[in-house]
Amino acid sequence: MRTVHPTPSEALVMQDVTRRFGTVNALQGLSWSARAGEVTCVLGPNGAGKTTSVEIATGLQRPDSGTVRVLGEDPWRADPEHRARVGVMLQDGGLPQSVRPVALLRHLARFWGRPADLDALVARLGIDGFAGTTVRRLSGGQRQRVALAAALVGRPEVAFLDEPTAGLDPHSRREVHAIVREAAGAGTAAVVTTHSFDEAERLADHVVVIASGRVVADGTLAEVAGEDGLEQVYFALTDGGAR
Ligand SMILES: Nc1ncnc2c1ncn2[C@@H]1O[C@H](COP(=O)(O)OP(=O)(O)OP(=O)(O)O)[C@@H](O)[C@H]1O
Repeated sequence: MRTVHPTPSEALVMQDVTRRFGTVNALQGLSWSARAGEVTCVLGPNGAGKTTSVEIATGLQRPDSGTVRVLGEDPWRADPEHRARVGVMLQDGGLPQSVRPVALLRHLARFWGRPADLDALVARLGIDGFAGTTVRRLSGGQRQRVALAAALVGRPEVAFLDEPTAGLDPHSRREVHAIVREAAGAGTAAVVTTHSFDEAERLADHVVVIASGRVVADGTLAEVAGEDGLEQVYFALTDGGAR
């Protein structure tokens, strides 16, 4: 196996990663990286392997082969100290159902030495508007905002945000974009999966396009979008990809 030496700014490095589920080759030699202080937007058709990549990068799944380093460590073997440096927002949320959102976030904030300003985060994401409602009874978009706050409350060095704005109303979406950009401005490597070209164009310093478990484009937004624009390039690269 090749040795991987991430540069200091490379918060995530995946090299030649494969993952198979039965007969499905979800990842087929996937290689990409994400740097500190940047928003990396990961695009790709349904089933391309985005969530599988994020789950591998956060230590929830083990790759069949290849190398993964997050903040220089193998996430599958990482200790709690490493995990505290990484924020994760998964598509299913994974939030406890019977608690109220602000109580949950206060509880989570206590795990970190230097948490974000929780009151400000709660206000910006409009969570104070449904503070008295248990997670179980929240709308999908409300739950998503709580999951985003949970991912960022510890001011992580790397944040994996799996479709953080899917289904959000325009105001919430705009606020989420501002919060993600600020996190990157403060040095976080923000990895955002999305199906929105508009979102990638607003947010991304760096764009990775995955199709059928492989990277088909990787570069700055300007490099990937070129003169044709991100949407056109995306369709040209992914037509016939997994859905
Ligand atoms: N636990 C699993 N068991 C079987 N197949 C799986 C499992 N997890 C993922 N897959 C398959 O692996 C492939 C990649 O799935 P993945 O969820 O990573 O795609 P994605 O790019 O995140 O898609 P979406 O845009 O729909 O979220 C798909 O074909 C999916 O059906």
